[in-house]
Amino acid sequence: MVTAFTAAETTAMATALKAALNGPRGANPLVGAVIVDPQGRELVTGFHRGAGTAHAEVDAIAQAAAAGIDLSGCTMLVTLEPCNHLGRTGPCARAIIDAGITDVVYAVDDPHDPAAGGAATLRQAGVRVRAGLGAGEALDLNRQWFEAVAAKRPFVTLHIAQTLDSRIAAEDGTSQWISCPESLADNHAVRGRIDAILVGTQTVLVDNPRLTARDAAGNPATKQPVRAVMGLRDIPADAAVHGSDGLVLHLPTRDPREALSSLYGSGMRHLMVEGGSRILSAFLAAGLVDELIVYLAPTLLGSGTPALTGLGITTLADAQQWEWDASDGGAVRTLGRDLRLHLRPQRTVALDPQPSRATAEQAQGGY
Ligand SMILES: NC(=O)C1=CN([C@@H]2O[C@H](COP(=O)(O)OP(=O)(O)OC[C@H]3O[C@@H](n4cnc5c(N)ncnc54)[C@H](OP(=O)(O)O)[C@@H]3O)[C@@H](O)[C@H]2O)C=CC1
Ligand SMILES: Nc1c(N[C@@H]2O[C@H](COP(=O)(O)O)[C@@H](O)[C@H]2O)[nH]c(=O)[nH]c1=O
Repeated sequence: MVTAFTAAETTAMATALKAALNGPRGANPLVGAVIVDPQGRELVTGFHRGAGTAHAEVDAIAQAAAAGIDLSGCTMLVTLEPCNHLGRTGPCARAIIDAGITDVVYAVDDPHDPAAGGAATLRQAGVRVRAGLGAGEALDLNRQWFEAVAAKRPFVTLHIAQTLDSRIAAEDGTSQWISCPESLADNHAVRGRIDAILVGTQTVLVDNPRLTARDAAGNPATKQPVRAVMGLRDIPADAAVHGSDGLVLHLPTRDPREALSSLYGSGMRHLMVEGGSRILSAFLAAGLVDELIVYLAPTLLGSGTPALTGLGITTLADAQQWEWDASDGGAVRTLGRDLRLHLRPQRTVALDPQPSRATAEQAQGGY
């Protein structure tokens, strides 16, 4: 049988797909990259650590440079088409050309308009480019991200900090704090890498939250999310959420799609929905959650605000199914006395194993 990819390339792509899982989900997809020498030996493995950090290709090339490895004549295997845009980190296509890499094998096209076109740039520079190896796995790896990009809406992470019996607040409305300090620190780390955080009007009225990203000593992080409040009622003038930096948005709607569209229009690409229970339920019922982070405290309340108020499900056959997400530190982590559960929606539709961009050149080889 004739195949367009060598056994070593297939193995290296599997390494790249595994490495991609080290990164966090969000505005950018998970990407892994492996460079092999002409004999097919894996030299370096890179991955992307989230928006604003080096892309996987640049990470791998930088590691090789630091180790004094000459990449002339080497092949790069990467789970997504190398980008072509300047962005915040410089175009990967240019870095690959400059490193002297002569072959690139990537899994799927980059559907993101500003980034797409790296394959054409590489070919123009004389690099041999093949696509499609590991395409099914690469699409599956980032299927929620592809969906969010296609729908032109932010990637949505949902946060629930709950007791063992799924309560997010006690009967009197108190909820600070259900989570242990380690979970709160993790939550603030997520706040520090998203574009926007969203709560319902009621949470603003009950908790008067600040919704900023802070370290354990309370100092603000360098990057702060936009603070969005969703609901028809006005935000009280003295609410802490206003802050003093102008990074607050009132979304006068009860429709999650409208809220997302408005946030997308304001440039937001990664949203964390923090609560309370009616807001969490509205996003889940609408099927608009890409990632679920649950901080589970070993605490019982027996009464109080349930994490969810209803998803419109009346029979088990209609239950929402979720799967454990191994990315970003794993599906289940112990944080202090809590557990951090990490999930994503179960796949419901078959994935197209072909590179997706209509304008893509014919893959040279591959399928
Ligand atoms: N442990 C945790 O992780 C968290 C706990 N909490 C706790 O949750 C509690 C608040 O939860 P909850 O009472 O459910 O309030 P929410 O914070 O979910 O806010 C509900 C309000 O949001 C507005 N709203 C916007 N869209 C919708 C929609 N689709 N469906 C329903 N309402 C919508 C409505 O206000 P309007 O009339 O203005 O339209 C509604 O009254 C508090 O006790 C807080 O402490 C909150 C966040 C996190
Ligand atoms: N109670 C609770 C959370 N609650 C969330 O944190 C908000 C308060 O934010 P801030 O004012 O910035 O500290 C609150 O309104 C709600 O959205 N989060 C958690 O990780 N664990 C918890 O136990």
